[in-house]
Amino acid sequence: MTSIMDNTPWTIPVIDLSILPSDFYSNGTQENIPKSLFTALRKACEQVGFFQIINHGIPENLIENLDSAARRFFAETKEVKERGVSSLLYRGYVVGGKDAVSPTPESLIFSNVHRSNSIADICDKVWPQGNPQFRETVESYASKMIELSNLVLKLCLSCFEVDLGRYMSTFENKCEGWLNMNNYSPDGVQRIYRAHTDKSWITILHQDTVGGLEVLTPKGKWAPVEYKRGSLVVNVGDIFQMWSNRVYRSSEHRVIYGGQRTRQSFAFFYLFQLDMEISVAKELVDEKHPEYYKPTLFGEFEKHGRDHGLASIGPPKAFERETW
Ligand SMILES: O=C(O)CCC(=O)C(=O)O
Ligand SMILES: [Fe+2]
Repeated sequence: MTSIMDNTPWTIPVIDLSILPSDFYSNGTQENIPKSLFTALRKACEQVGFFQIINHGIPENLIENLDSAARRFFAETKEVKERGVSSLLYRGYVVGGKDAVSPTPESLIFSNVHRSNSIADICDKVWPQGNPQFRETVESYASKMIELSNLVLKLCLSCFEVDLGRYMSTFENKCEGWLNMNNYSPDGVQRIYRAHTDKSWITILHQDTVGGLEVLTPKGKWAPVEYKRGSLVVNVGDIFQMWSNRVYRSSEHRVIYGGQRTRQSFAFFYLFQLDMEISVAKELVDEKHPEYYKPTLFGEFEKHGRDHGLASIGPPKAFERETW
């Protein structure tokens, strides 16, 4: 049986994907899906921009293998890890510093995972002698994440009366995925890492049993996104907030960490290629709901983020229409 729990507003809703007919992705059939699923999903995306998914089809042993691979990488010497440093910002091995200005302390970032050799390139730099097991595990997780992102996006779009086919073909052809493997190691100090919103359509996050992720609720309270076995956390990012004309909410979130055990998380950001335009869905604009954002190239949006140290919370003011 399916559970769609939509309890109090600050319990992050759990959406059971086993409820979807097997052909949901290929032909978007919605008839056999209880309306309550779309109601719970839309409410989650509108109010807090976070939900959890279960029965998502990512094999448990793949997550375990990725977890072990990441632990082995982060346990390597500084010298080995630093072979993965990139001249490009927010790619490869990145150390966020201990001043908590970064959203994460230590990360290995694979950009554009499905259209380039970014995974193989980083692996070859870190392990010139090769590490096929690590590479294959990351590649396999990334390719499953692309499929899952498309499915979840389709589901989130199905809450609106929009041309699903048109939007989905854009996602399939014009999105790219970034995989950040994040590591939090104990050093005796409790830190609150930088609160931020994600620049994605959606982000799919796996956090381990340590927990520590928090989301800012519309009432201005930090609420924990608790670890739930077998689940993945999905959050709405800035692009989705813009496309939906602010119906969906890209929420501020952060991690509090100061435990005894190492914490790991895997964040998969599904976002646009640089030459794609983010524009408000025409179907969501009318007299009562005028277009809130200017059409914006994702490249400009990304550059704005880089120039401002990724400091903006939500889409920056620069991309709002002057009339607002
Ligand atoms: O480590 C986490 O749980 C969250 C990381 C995060 O929010 C991010 O990488 O954008
Ligand atoms: Fe984030």
